[in-house]
Amino acid sequence: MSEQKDRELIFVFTGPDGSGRKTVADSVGTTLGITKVISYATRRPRPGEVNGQDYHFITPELYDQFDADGDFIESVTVNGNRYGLRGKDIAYSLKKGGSIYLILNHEGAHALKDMYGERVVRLFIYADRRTVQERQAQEGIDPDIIKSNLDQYETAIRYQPRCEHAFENYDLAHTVFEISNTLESYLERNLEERD
Ligand SMILES: Nc1nc2c(ncn2[C@@H]2O[C@H](COP(=O)(O)OP(=O)(O)O)[C@@H](O)[C@H]2O)c(=O)[nH]1
Ligand SMILES: Nc1ncnc2c1ncn2[C@@H]1O[C@H](COP(=O)(O)OP(=O)(O)O)[C@@H](O)[C@H]1O
Repeated sequence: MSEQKDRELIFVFTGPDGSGRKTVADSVGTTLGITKVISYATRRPRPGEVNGQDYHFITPELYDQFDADGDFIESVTVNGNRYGLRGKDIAYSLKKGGSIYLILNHEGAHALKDMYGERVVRLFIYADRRTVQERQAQEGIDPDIIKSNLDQYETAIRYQPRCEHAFENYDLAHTVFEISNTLESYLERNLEERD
């Protein structure tokens, strides 16, 4: 049984901010019934964001406490806010059974690959610079944050060759369909290998 759990897959959605990673990931996750593992963040929730659904929104003090306790297996600072993944959340989700998905920047994707090896499948989601800029503006994200994210656009794009798969995201339904098909074949193969 524990052998089986050691083979659950970890799908990491990564790519430039505004490329549509969260939208695509949540749609694929719902379609395939896989569990999302959510990061802890010190930034304030944006309108419409839900605590425990988009992030665990916590105070910098609580973040420091988790950090001091060694809870984060990986953490980053982006635009002055801190984001981290608690190892026990990943372990718990995998233990419950079933594959999981996460949405991370390239540093997080790289860190998870280092930790979990072949079980990690990195899905790179991308759109051109202008499109990601327009999408972020439409979301009402602060112009300074958009500018800072755009400064990181090339860095984010350079991570594409390291990912197991890459998908452009213009027609949302098409992107979700393509990725769902790809992930389904991973999940089926994983099941067959267990038989
Ligand atoms: N490495 C890492 N990146 C994260 C984590 N949580 C979120 N991120 C990424 O850090 C960036 C945070 O910027 P933010 O503007 O808040 O992005 P958003 O939440 O995707 O709108 C995004 O690229 C996130 O995907 C995490 O735990 N680890
Ligand atoms: N294919 C698409 N076509 C048009 N808008 C999209 C598409 N994919 C995502 N969006 C929108 O773009 C914005 C950014 O998407 P989001 O999933 O938050 O991106 P990311 O997680 O990469 O920052 C959201 O408002 C989302 O609804």
